[in-house]
Amino acid sequence: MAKTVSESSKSATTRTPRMANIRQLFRPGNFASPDPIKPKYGPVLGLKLGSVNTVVIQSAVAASELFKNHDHDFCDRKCPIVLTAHNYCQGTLAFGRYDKSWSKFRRICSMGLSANRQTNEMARLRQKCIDDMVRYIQEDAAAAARERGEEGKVNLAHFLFLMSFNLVGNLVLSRDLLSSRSEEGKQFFDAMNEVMVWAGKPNLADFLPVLKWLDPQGIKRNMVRYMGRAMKIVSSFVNERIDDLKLAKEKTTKDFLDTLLEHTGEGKQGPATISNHNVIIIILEMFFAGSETTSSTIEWAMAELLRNPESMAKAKQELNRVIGAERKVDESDTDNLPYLQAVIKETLRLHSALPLLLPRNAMQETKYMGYFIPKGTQIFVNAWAIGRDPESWEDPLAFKPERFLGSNIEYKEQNFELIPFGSGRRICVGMPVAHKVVHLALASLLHSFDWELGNNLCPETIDMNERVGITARKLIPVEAIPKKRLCIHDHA
Ligand code: HEM
Repeated sequence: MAKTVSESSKSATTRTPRMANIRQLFRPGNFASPDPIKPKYGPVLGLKLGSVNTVVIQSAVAASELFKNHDHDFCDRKCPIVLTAHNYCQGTLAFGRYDKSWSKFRRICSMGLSANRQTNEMARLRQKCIDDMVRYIQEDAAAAARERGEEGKVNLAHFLFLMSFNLVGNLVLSRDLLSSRSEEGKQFFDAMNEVMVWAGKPNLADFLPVLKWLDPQGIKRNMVRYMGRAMKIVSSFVNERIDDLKLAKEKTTKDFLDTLLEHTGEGKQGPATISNHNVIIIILEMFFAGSETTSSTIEWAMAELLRNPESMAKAKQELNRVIGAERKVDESDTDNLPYLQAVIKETLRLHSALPLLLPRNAMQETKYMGYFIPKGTQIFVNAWAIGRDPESWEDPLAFKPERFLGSNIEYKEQNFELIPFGSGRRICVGMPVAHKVVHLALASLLHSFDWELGNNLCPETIDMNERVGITARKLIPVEAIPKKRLCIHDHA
């Protein structure tokens, strides 16, 4: 059972004397190792990363103080150097400064991802992408067994990523980028994969600006190359759509791209329309922000369930009880699956896709929890450590979905011990979509197949290490054998 923020605030206060003195740490020449994930330093940690003043928030109480009382002071962001490639920083929402343009893009994105499209149409797209994934898994397992004489093991991470990528493609561009045999779709996928790899590499130049022009690790050079490729392809999609709009081709539903192109301004709120460059950046960002975060969350959930057969059995029993063996899962079923919901919360508690959220930037000198925070300080909220903090969670490292049964802790509310999507003004704009996809995809994987680990593997041997990158993906992808459950109708 989770302790409440007010319960833990007492013990947090007793930890204050151990808190590092941020002002002292910020003395010139002070350089702390870039390893901020050490709860032993207390709820607020001050560091100097190269020349950059840095604060790491490490407890639910400190996060609550930040989001409730200082969200505005800390809601700015600094664009990392790698994202200056092709002027990405000029159109980004996720790394954009907190200004009028950001507010405008944020409103348009929330609209484009939810309200602007018929709810049924969005649900149909999610179902389609997940049904496709189940079918591909089935086909791949059968091919592995037939052609390679293997047990029919599949690389789940691969199929989850394809599904999430295709889902974003359908939501924003109405394109099935990967199931079609489109060469362009494949090229885009490959380029975006590289963009994510290079964006996730720690860049010395962000901490020592003197290195900015040298680009000693070649990070920006590579980003320019791959981002250029991805932008060229998205630009051709956008131009095609502009031509369609000019020809007034009939369309029954609007997608995210239509919302961007048809935006006609909001009075004093900046320019009337969104430039083509910005349209391309926003589209890229949806792939960037929405695909790997979603797929890696589902992969961690599967890894935890494979490692914890009792939890797997409980989740399957619930699916059998609520849905039965005669039909596949429908999105509306997920409201009636409390154990599945608890599995997902427990997964997000232990495996935040963005362990330090996205860094914020102090807009002005601020007094926070008795400390002086200089303007321009970067602020990390360590959702990973908060999710594992013994001050907030009993037996914090154990995977126990039961802790959420009968509890009212939600990641969509103001429960700062569970903040995998962040909170406040910069909370994940894709959370409503992600929430639905993660539940439906996990339920479908569990209900469509019985999963086995195969010869020579047992739950205890599943590797749970994380890979360093933009998201905390599993270092070794989950591989398992999907045994099709005979009585469930095919995912056509
Ligand atoms: C399980 C899946 C996901 C997780 C765990 C996740 C997590 C996050 C987190 C932690 C942040 C930073 C919040 C903060 O700094 O307070 C964020 C921001 C963002 N997310 Fe997500 N996200 C997910 C899926 C998505 C999806 C599906 C989309 C869009 C299609 C998306 C788009 C964005 C954008 C654009 C931002 C930047 C928001 C801003 O700065 O205003 N995310 N996400």
